[in-house]
Order: sequence, then C-alpha cells, then structure tokens
Amino acid sequence: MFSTRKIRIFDTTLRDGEQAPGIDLTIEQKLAIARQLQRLGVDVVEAGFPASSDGEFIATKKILEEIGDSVEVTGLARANKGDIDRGIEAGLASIHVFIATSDVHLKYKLKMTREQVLDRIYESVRYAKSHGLIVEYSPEDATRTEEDFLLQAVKTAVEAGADRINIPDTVGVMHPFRFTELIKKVVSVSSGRIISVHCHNDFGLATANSIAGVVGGARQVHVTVNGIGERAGNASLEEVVMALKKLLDYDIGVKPWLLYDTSRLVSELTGVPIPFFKAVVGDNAFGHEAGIHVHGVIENPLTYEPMSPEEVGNFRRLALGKHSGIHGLRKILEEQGIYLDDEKLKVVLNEVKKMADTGRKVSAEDAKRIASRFMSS
Ligand SMILES: CC(=O)SCCNC(=O)CCNC(=O)[C@H](O)C(C)(C)COP(=O)(O)OP(=O)(O)OC[C@H]1O[C@@H](n2cnc3c(N)ncnc32)[C@H](O)[C@@H]1OP(=O)(O)O
Ligand SMILES: CC(C)C(=O)C(=O)O
Repeated sequence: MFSTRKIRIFDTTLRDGEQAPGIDLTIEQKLAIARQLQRLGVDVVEAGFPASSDGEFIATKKILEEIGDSVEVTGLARANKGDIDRGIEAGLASIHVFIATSDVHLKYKLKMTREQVLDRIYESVRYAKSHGLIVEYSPEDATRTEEDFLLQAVKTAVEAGADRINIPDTVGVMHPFRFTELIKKVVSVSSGRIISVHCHNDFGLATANSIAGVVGGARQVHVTVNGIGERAGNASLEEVVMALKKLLDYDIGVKPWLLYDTSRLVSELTGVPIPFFKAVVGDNAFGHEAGIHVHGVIENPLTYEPMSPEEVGNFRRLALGKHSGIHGLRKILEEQGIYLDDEKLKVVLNEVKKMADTGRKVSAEDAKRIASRFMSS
C-alpha cells in the first residue's frame, strides 16, 4: 500500500543537472555521483539521456549495473522509437518519455499540430509499455500549455498506460498558488497515477513550487543536488527534502545526514561552487556572528537554527566581527584554552570590533592573539 505521506524523490542531477553549460561528466564521475545518490536513498536516479552520446549510453548502462538492484534507474527519451530503443538497449526497465504540449513549442520547435502530439504521446508511451518498461511521461512546458489541452495530453498518456505523469515547469513561470491548483486538476484526470513535479528556478521559486505541487497532490518531486540544471537551475534536492520533512512532516527516504557530503561531491565533480548562503548545505547555513544570535545559539541552538547542522551533515560556524558580543567571544576563546574574566573580555571585544571596523576579517586566531597580548601586559 502506497503511503499518502510518502513523497518519492526523483533525482535528475545526472540528466537535467548535467545539461547545464560547462558540466560534462565522465562515465566514472557519473558513476561516483550515482553511487552517492543510492547511498543517500533517493527513489529514482535519472542516469542520463542514453540517445544523446555513446558516453551517456555507457554511463546509463554502468549505473544500472551497479545500483539498479536497489534503486530505480531511468533515462530520458524523446517521444520516438529510436530514443526509447536506445534506452532499452542500455538495459533500462524504466523510461522517462517527454514531448512538449505548449503552442509555442508545437509551432516553432516541433512543427506539429496538437492532434499529432496527442498521437505521438499515445504511440510512444504504448511502445515503451509494450516492452514492459515503467513509463513516466512529461508534457514538456506544461505550465505554458493551454489547460484543457494539457489535461487531454495527460489523459492520453494515462490511457496509453503511463505509470507516472510528471508536470514540468520548464521555464519556471509558475508561482506556488497557481501550481497547487494546476496539480489538483492534473490529479483529478490521472486515474490514481503518481503525479510528479519538475520545477525550474528562473524566478527563484523552484523549491516553493515543488512544495506547492505536493500540496496539490503530487507524490514525487524531481530535484538536483545543489539545484544545478538548465539556466537558473532546478529545485534543489537538499531544500526540497528538508522542507518536506521539517515543515510538512512528509515521509522521505533520503538520509538527511548525507546531504552535505553529497553536495560537496557534486560540487567537486561538476566544478560548480556551492553558494555561501545556500540553504541547508552552504557554509553559512549554520553560521553566526551577531552577538545576540551567538548568545542564543550557545544557550540553545533552537533559538536561531530551524534544524541542526548535524542533522544534514553540515557544521555550525561561530564567527567574530563588529557584530560580536561577549558570550560568543568567551566561547571562541575558551575553545582555544583562554579563560578571561568579563572585564578583560570587554577589552578584547573592543579591539575585535575596532579591527572589524577597518574592514578586516577577524579570525579566532586574531582574537587569541589579542587576548594573549592583553594577558601578558
Ligand atoms: C526541457 C529539457 O530538458 S528536454 C531535454 C533536453 N536535453 C537535451 O537536449 C540533451 C541531449 N540532446 C542531444 O544530445 C541532442 O539534442 C539529440 C541527440 C537528442 C538530438 O540531436 P539532433 O538530432 O542533432 O537534433 P537537435 O538537438 O538539433 O534538434 C532536436 C530534434 O528533436 C526534436 N524533438 C525535440 N523534442 C522532442 C520530443 N520530445 N519528441 C520528439 N522529437 C523531439 C526536434 O523537433 C528536432 O527535430 P528535427 O531534427 O526533426 O528538427
Ligand atoms: C524533460 C522535462 C521533464 C524537463 O527537463 C523540463 O521540462 O524541464
């Protein structure tokens, strides 16, 4: 029985993530990320687009061989026989078939009529099903598709036997309230199939929209590690997982304590740095300098941390600067074996602030040096 509190995590780091300009992973690098995703506990790994290059084909095959027993491995295919066959040749038992449904894509890119697209959806999903595959169908650019036609496309895929329907916000134009309503309508015509969402971050709303999709009834979310992907990226795995777990109390298979290491691995292999302020995995996600915050965190981290760094494998970082207070300074010095009374601490704090006022970064080493000088005088 499928729990209504369970949300499946479909990771597309190795497909949509890798599509971003400048990211071209070797087969070995893709394998290393796939192994980590399996350890992390995602439900589906989209290994790549097998028809796009020999390397992608081999990588998909190898990923499947290594982790296919414990996690669903899928690959992307256009709605044509050739791409689906390439997935089958790679050994896939699950395929993600897509074809766009918006008028702008039909007119300028596919040069097809709506009727032709509906036929293509039916034929390609049926073809993949006739080979025994698990089929997820995506109406690309769903959120700019005229609504009645989108629902018709979804119904067509369901009639053809699709197991899951994924609704992509391909160019990130949704906002959460609209997306919840749209997903509710898709759920209502999908005869109980799992509905999935795939959100891009063009307006910085990918995580919010993914959550909104779940509120509307989606039971699977497409994500990428660190939110890498086309243009402004995809919904970020670490944000979506932690928001679903901590804010909405959903049941997620991902082991949160591996999020930080997973994020570092993907950053290292793709060469894409993790922003300092990135939620959950950024260096400042659990960083504190302001005296009032540091005091609170020393007394009880719950005062200024909505989750603990240990929970996600990250670290708390207490810093010094012009906003520091005496409690934080005392802690930083005591961690280095220096114990001063309040009066002496105030003098050191004053010097710390003066240094910071000149624009210098003040390290724990600086504070130690100031404190020892003060002690010896
Ligand atoms: C929103 C997304 O992320 S969609 C996924 C996008 N990912 C990628 O494109 C990465 C991998 N892509 C590739 O390696 C190449 O683009 C290939 C192998 C798929 C195709 O390469 P080429 O044959 O050289 O074609 P090109 O990429 O220039 O054009 C795309 C063709 O696919 C067609 N097409 C696009 N989407 C679909 C679809 N979902 N179903 C069927 N045909 C499609 C286009 O109409 C165009 O057809 P045409 O050649 O008859 O004009
Ligand atoms: C193939 C689909 C799901 C996609 O990547 C998108 O529309 O962004």
